[in-house]
Amino acid sequence: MASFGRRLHAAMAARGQFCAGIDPHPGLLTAWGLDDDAAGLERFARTAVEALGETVALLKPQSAFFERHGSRGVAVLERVIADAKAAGALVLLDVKRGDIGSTMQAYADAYCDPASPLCADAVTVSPYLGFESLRPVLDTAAVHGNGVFVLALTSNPEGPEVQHATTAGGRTVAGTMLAHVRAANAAALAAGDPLGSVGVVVGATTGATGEDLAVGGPLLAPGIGAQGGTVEDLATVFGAALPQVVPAASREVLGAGPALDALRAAAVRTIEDVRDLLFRASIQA
Ligand SMILES: O=C(O)c1cc(=O)[nH]c(=O)n1[C@@H]1O[C@H](COP(=O)(O)O)[C@@H](O)[C@H]1O
Repeated sequence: MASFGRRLHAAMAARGQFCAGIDPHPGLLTAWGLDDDAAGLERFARTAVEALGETVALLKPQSAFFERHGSRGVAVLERVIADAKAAGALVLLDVKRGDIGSTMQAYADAYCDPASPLCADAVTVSPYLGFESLRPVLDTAAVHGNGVFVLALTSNPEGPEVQHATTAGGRTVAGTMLAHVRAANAAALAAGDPLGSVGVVVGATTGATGEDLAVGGPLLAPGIGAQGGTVEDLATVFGAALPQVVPAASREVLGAGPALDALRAAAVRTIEDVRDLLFRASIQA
């Protein structure tokens, strides 16, 4: 199987730079006329996949909203992963796991090994137990051609108290994580991959970061829409790194449902806005 970086690079070229989140909030289930139970969840999630799976490069189910329905919710998540892949989207499972290395191996088995029904194309992880604690996930993902997205500068207002802190080496904590990811992608880039398979998360809401965002891998930028970030903000946050950015929105798109056309149109609008921004940025460069 081609590396995740290669597959995402091709998907971004074919479908545009956008990740649609599948976050079945209870309020959205109600707005769609569904019950807040496993049956409502299944209807919601399968509608989102049907509307978006053939359109967007990346679909990102948020595990928490499936887990809150117990084992039936997790079964729906397994189905969503399989259906989204079958529709031709790459799937980023948003679980933000982070633990000691020996436990991370179990998470790696769950999310990065195709033998598991919860294995997506990529998974989000938190490096705040130390970057090397992620090693089992990084290695297992690499063996199977999967990707990993490492939190660096998150979109929430509480992130800076940890991520902007300065380490003994003089870098910020986030800058340290970005440097680790850059190193993790070096071999793949040297071998000719157009994009590394280890990405980072940098919120669209962060403003100019002051960090070197050229990590060789994709830059997931959540926070568009409901959290106040805009496509235009991406130019300030990412500058020259814009071609590697995958902006992400969940409620902004899902709020247009449940009609399939309306959901698809909401995603296409953002894809076009991002394409337009990239075009303007390339002219200015
Ligand atoms: O890793 C993420 O996707 C993520 C990182 C981050 O810094 N901020 C952030 O909002 N997210 C996720 O992105 C989604 C944002 O949802 P909306 O605010 O509805 O677009 C949620 O599933 C969050 O958990």
